[in-house]
Amino acid sequence: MTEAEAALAPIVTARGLRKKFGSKEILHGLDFDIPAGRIYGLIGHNGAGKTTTLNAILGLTNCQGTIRVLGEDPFARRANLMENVAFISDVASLPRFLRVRELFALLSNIHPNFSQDKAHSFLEGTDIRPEAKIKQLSKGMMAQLHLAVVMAIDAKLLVLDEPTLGLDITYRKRFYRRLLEDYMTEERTLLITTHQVDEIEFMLSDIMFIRDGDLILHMQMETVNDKFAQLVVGDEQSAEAARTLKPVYEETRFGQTVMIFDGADRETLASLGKVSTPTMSDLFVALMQRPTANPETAK
Ligand SMILES: Nc1ncnc2c1ncn2[C@@H]1O[C@H](COP(=O)(O)OP(=O)(O)OP(=O)(O)O)[C@@H](O)[C@H]1O
Repeated sequence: MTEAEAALAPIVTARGLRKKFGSKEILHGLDFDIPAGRIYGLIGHNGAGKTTTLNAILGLTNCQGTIRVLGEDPFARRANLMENVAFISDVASLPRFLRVRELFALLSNIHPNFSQDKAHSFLEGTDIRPEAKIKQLSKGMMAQLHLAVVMAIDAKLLVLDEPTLGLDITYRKRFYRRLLEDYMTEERTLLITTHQVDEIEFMLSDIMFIRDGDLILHMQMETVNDKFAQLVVGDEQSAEAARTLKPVYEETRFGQTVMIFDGADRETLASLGKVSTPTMSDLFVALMQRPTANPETAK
């Protein structure tokens, strides 16, 4: 592959990705590409297969089918790939017996792309002092430290598995803002899993919904806005008329009927009630009930 081809190649490619634990199949043949420079949200219920998918990308688990990260097989070439891939998991732990400064020194010895200077600069504006012992940091400070560590790695792909689990809303917001402002560039790609999709949708460029080991939606956020619409109607007559347009989901909220449509004409909907783009969590709830959201476009 030439350098120009490599620049255009997807960062992650999966074809027919399957994972079995014993006789139980957890991933049922996922096909997707993650291009460079994008911010991907991988969303699914507990046990849907998010962490298993990330583990396959990180080379932590061996799967059937094909998976390539930066053109390489992550399971076979894990050590090599980790120079260009950084990772925060919900269970990842930092060595508690070290001071922050010692952690940075250690990392600069073991990771070729880690910059101590950058890590220190990311701590500015936080309450974390370089002399602090890691075991004495609060959960929120620990998450900030973790973020400082990964942002100080010059990686092409950053994978975050529930990075803000257990943090309060202020920390969570600060965490994502920091990530977006200080880390993202066109050369970097971000893959995030979370249950709190509403908190990250502002920064996503693409979304993948996974349900019971199948990708049921894989789309750019702009396409989501074009394709899906939410309609709120206040009277039963309009609701009846709207039902003929085949909503994919319907519920009653505070006495009003809320429906979600896939591919319906917005002008027609607007004649029946208030139309908007559904939030990602509303869309998630709606699509989790259907067989598949877009089998033909889920790549
Ligand atoms: N090592 C393992 N051995 C057996 N089963 C496993 C193993 N790891 C995961 N599983 C099963 O695979 C399924 C998917 O798990 P996974 O951790 O990928 O889900 P998840 O979408 O990340 O869930 P959560 O949101 O709860 O973290 C679950 O049913 C889980 O019990």
